[in-house]
Amino acid sequence: MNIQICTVGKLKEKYLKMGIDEFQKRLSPYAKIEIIEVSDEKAPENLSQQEMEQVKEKEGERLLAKISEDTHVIALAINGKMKSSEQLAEDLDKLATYGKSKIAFIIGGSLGLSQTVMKRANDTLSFSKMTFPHQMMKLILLEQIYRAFRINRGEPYHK
Ligand SMILES: C[S@@+](CC[C@H](N)C(=O)[O-])C[C@H]1O[C@@H](n2cnc3c(N)ncnc32)[C@H](O)[C@@H]1O
Repeated sequence: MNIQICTVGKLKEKYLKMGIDEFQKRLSPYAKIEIIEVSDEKAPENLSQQEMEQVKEKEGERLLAKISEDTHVIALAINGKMKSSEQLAEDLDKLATYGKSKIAFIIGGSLGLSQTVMKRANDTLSFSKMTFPHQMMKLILLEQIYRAFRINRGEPYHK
């Protein structure tokens, strides 16, 4: 399975980088993980609603340009679908069964994801009603993908 994690902005925090590297390494026997970082737009505090939408659209265009048409896209959104780890594991298993070998998870920038990205998404995923920083979301998502593979293989880890 080829999994893309598509994000906005460059990861700078060392502690997150270490965690992400660790889960990428742990995931290597199960899937090919590609972490994609597209450049972010400047988003000062005083932007109008229209300007904020433009920022999201520009970032969204860059994200979607990295994803092929035959990829199953899952958009991470606070108001997306909430699932248990077992449900995510089942989803990944079903996608593999139906021959969907390319999956992209998209994480928005500081303002979130554009309407265009949400329309392209085949599914959405929420990790709760709380707002997480997008760079931290990357680490949390990788851990859950790793957990999903362990669940599907019946391997110890998942408690
Ligand atoms: C800082 S958040 C953006 C907050 C923005 N106000 C919004 O409502 O989307 C950046 C990105 O992290 C992801 N994210 C943050 N919290 C999340 C959550 N609880 N569930 C799923 N994704 C989340 C989403 O992809 C979001 O676009």
